Amino acid sequence: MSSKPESTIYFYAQTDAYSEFSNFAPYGVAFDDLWWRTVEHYFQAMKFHDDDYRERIRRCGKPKDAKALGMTRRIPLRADWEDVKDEIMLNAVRRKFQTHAIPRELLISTGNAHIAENAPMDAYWGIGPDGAGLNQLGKILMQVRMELQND
Ligand SMILES: Nc1nc(O)c(N)c(N[C@@H]2O[C@H](COP(=O)(O)O)[C@@H](O)[C@H]2O)n1
Repeated sequence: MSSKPESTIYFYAQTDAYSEFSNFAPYGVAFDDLWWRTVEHYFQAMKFHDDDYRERIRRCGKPKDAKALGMTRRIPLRADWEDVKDEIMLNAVRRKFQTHAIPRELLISTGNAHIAENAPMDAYWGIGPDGAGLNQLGKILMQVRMELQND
């Protein structure tokens, strides 16, 4: 049985504490022999089946550019995106923490604290404008933390 969290850790901007937990943090991931500069690059590219467009996202410089490219609907979003996006995010976040010791040790050091993405505009991955969002990214981070703690 897990104990009640003692506190909440908020993260979001690269200038704030715990920025290592953001998908925008400079910790790359490898999938299928390809290197992605950040989790954000990989996640945004997976929205599309178009290989050229995926590669354009993979090669773009900054995670905010990857996110902007991922927002386009000029290239069709894959039809199953809503069904697969949580698992894609989990796999990418898990890979990031398996790959990089600095964010991994920081995540493990949070013990059983609640983790929340303090994203003001995002009530799905973050807690949104009123703090009541789904916080799916925070939940994934807590799941990955539990896996690492049990390793
Ligand atoms: N705009 C922005 N800036 C940041 O610094 C962020 N961490 C985020 N949040 C991330 O956006 C991704 C979700 O993108 P979609 O809305 O599903 O296209 C996800 O990685 C959030 O963590 N956004």
